[in-house]
Amino acid sequence: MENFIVSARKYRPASFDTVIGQHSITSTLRNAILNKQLAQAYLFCGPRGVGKTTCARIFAKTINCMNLQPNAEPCNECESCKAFNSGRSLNIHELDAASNNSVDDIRGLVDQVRILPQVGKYSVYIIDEVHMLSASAFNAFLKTLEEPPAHAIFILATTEKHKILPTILSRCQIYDFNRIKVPDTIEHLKRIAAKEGVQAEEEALNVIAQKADGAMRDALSIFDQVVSFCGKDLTYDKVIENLNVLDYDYYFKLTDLFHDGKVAETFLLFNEIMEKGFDAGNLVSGLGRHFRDLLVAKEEVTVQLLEVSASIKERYLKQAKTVTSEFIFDALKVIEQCEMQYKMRVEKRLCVELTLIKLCQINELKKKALA
Ligand SMILES: Nc1ncnc2c1ncn2[C@@H]1O[C@H](COP(=O)(O)OP(=O)(O)OP(=O)(O)O)[C@@H](O)[C@H]1O
Ligand SMILES: [Zn+2]
Repeated sequence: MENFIVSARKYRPASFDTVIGQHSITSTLRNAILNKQLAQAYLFCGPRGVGKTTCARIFAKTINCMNLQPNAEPCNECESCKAFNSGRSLNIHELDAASNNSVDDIRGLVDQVRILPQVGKYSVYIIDEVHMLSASAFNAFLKTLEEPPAHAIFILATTEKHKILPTILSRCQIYDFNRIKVPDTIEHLKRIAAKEGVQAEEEALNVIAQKADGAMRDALSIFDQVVSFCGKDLTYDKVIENLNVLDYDYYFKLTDLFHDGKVAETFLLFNEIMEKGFDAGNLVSGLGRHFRDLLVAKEEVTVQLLEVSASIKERYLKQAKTVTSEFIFDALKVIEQCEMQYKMRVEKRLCVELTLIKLCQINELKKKALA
């Protein structure tokens, strides 16, 4: 049987132009390479799974490529590139500071830095999760960072920039990576689905992208998970079932019921949702997101912020026309109160039910206040 390689590894970009959603970073790095203006230390910051390590590896490969392309991309064919692509290159050293954070670990690295690379021009040292280094390890490293030998380049990566000492920050060129936008994630998943022979509904991929919340690695792992559950036919229904995501339809229906003040029907629908095994707390945060999206859908200038598929967007635009902004604000207030109390409450279900009643009362109370 063929070994299964997880998609996040299988589809790790091998060149700058296949990195999604980090265009300003990849083009700056390429320009630096073209203009031969390499810094000796870089700091890549940003959320997890957005391409920091990937870009660090591409950068290391590119500056060692023996046949650099005119657009500052690696050739991916020379000996050096091949060694990089198969993980055999001696010009790249990766240290995961999360699990190797002692002074000894750093000393080992510092000793290595002095050695000239046997092949290629540069030795690149990638230190992942650099904020995890102990204070003494940081200090041991600082000297090397101050006066690195000409052949050494450091790429430090972190998800927590605020934990990096100013002495380190001031010695690095800093790049802030973005979370990846939902539509970009969907496009990427589409291409991968096609390569894997998976038929996927756009709505299904949208659910995956939403769940990944800007991290491409998460998007790819969730994709693998749902493919192993649903097979090669990814429908919206199967994906929401597998990921335990509540169908948008429920949020739209509940909002209509709140607006019409229909308490009994709201309770029945809530009961149906609970019987599906859905978490009441998640329903409340889902409602919060829904009303936020409705608010966004109300204004022409903000509509583009909606990260949903075209058909769902239509529904948002339609529902947004049926409610006032004031109704949305009031609903958001009620939901926020519930979220604050929810964790502390023992009777969680009751807490949510009372919230649903309050949501159903918004319009009635308004009418009374006006009368
Ligand atoms: N911008 C991106 N474009 C395409 N694929 C990406 C991107 N970011 C991440 N990936 C996918 O996710 C995997 C993991 O990404 P990577 O290790 O570069 O993330 P990271 O930002 O370094 O995360 P961490 O901080 O958790 O180490 C890659 O192998 C790749 O498949
Ligand atoms: Zn090459």
